[in-house]
Amino acid sequence: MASKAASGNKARIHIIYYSMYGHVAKLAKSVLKGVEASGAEARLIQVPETLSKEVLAKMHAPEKDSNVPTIAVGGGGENTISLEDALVNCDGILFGYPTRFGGMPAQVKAIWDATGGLWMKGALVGKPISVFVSTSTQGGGQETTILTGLTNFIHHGMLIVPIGYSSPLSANMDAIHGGSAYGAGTFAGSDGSRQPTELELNIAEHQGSHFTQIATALKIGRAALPPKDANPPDAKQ
Ligand SMILES: Cc1cc2nc3c(=O)[nH]c(=O)nc-3n(C[C@H](O)[C@H](O)[C@H](O)COP(=O)(O)O)c2cc1C
Repeated sequence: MASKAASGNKARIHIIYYSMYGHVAKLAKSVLKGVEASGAEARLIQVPETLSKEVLAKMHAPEKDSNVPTIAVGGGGENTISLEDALVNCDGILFGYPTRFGGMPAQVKAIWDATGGLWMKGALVGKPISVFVSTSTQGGGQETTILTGLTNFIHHGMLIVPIGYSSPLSANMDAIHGGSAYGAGTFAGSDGSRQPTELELNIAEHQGSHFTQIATALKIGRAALPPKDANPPDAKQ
């Protein structure tokens, strides 16, 4: 896997997210905390908006955080990062997005639909990826939103890293909470007024640190492998 990942054993993790009303953005900050606590270099990156200003105004969507760089598909601009830098030049990707009818938003799909060239080069083969989400309600599709996105990652040959039950937090039955074995999550409420709870933020932080440990182990393990052409298949015969 060709990547300009961080040097030494320190992994570079990209936390890429799309958030219309800020719930996923909040989860992303907790994920970041977990990544940094596990000794990796972390970077927050936003997915570009595809809806017009008029539509966004009708949806009462606030301005996005201009401090977080945005992926520029096929172009540059202030505080942008190329698609290749965002997806390839890291040791792992934590991807966050709100549900749209139980699946990923078109804004996020547009990113994956722009990766044909990277797919042809196998640029993402073996790269670990993990997903966190937001829905309005319980039963609004947290698991389906993660599950239906997996086809993109599988076709790229990426390694899917769920949190499973690696933390007892996800199995908490005392409080209503988003997040599951599939990934961290929050419920925004049907009017968007519910904010991520401490428990949900803690699950997100756990996902960041759990993922980082796996991505770091992969980075160290790969560095220890002999060069690819050291043992050509013919040598065995
Ligand atoms: C077009 C559209 C479809 C949506 N579909 C669902 C859905 O299927 N289930 C659900 O619980 N919420 C649904 N929502 C609500 C969003 O998931 C919610 O606004 C989001 O989780 C808030 O996260 P954010 O603040 O990061 O944008 C939908 C919202 C929109 C605009």
